Amino acid sequence: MTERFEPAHGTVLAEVTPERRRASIDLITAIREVMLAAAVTDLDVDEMRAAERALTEVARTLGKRTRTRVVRAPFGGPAAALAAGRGGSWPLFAHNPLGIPLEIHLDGDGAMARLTPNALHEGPPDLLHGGFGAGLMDCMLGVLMQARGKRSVTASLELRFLHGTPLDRPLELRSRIVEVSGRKAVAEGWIECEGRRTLEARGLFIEVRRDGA
Ligand SMILES: CC(C)(COP(=O)(O)OP(=O)(O)OC[C@H]1O[C@@H](n2cnc3c(N)ncnc32)[C@H](O)[C@@H]1OP(=O)(O)O)[C@@H](O)C(=O)NCCC(=O)NCCSC(=O)Cc1ccccc1
Repeated sequence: MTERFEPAHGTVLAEVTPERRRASIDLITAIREVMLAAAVTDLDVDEMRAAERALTEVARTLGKRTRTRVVRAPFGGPAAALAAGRGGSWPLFAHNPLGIPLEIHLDGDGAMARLTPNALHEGPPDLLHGGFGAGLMDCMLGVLMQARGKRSVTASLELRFLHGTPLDRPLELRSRIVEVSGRKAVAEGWIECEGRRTLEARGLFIEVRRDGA
């Protein structure tokens, strides 16, 4: 089966009013706060039960009218942000609480983002989960590819976990394109904590064929 990467369902950001966008971003930010607080709360059982009832009610209210998909950013968004010269800044997962939100700064050849992971991102004790690290790298490399204005997808992603990546400390995430050949492009990325690289990634991206052949 050939993947078309053309959305069949859902709404793109451009179809949503600025007021709704702002409200959605604020709601998702509040939900992330709830996720963290719920994961680390040390309240008594009665208080946790009361919070659970309140949250179930919130879910019922929000679920009264729903979309089929999370409001999605256009594929060409990062390229447009770079071209518009707004410091080439592109937000990821502003409308999806499951994603780790990143503000990715693009300069054409490379990308950079900062993140302080918290208790929700734990894998081994006190360290970033390897799968979250892989996801962050896929984002850093993938958005860089989008910024080229090409509809490319990850074909392979190789990771080297050099050291554990600590929680609660500021991280710098970086990526850059190292090779382009026809429909194929290779990008590298890494995570740094206080000047030390903890994780390196190398990804192959393939520009998807538009004819569906
Ligand atoms: C499109 C493609 C990757 C390739 O299919 P086709 O177009 O039919 O490929 P075709 O056979 O024409 O080969 C062309 C050339 O490429 C080579 N090559 C191909 N594959 C591989 C390989 N695995 N490994 C190594 N090489 C490979 C192949 O040998 C050939 O080389 P050649 O020219 O002979 O030297 C397809 O497998 C697919 O759709 N996979 C699913 C992708 C997907 O779902 N990704 C995850 C979601 S995206 C994401 O997360 C990113 C993101 C994050 C955040 C934000 C934004 C973005």
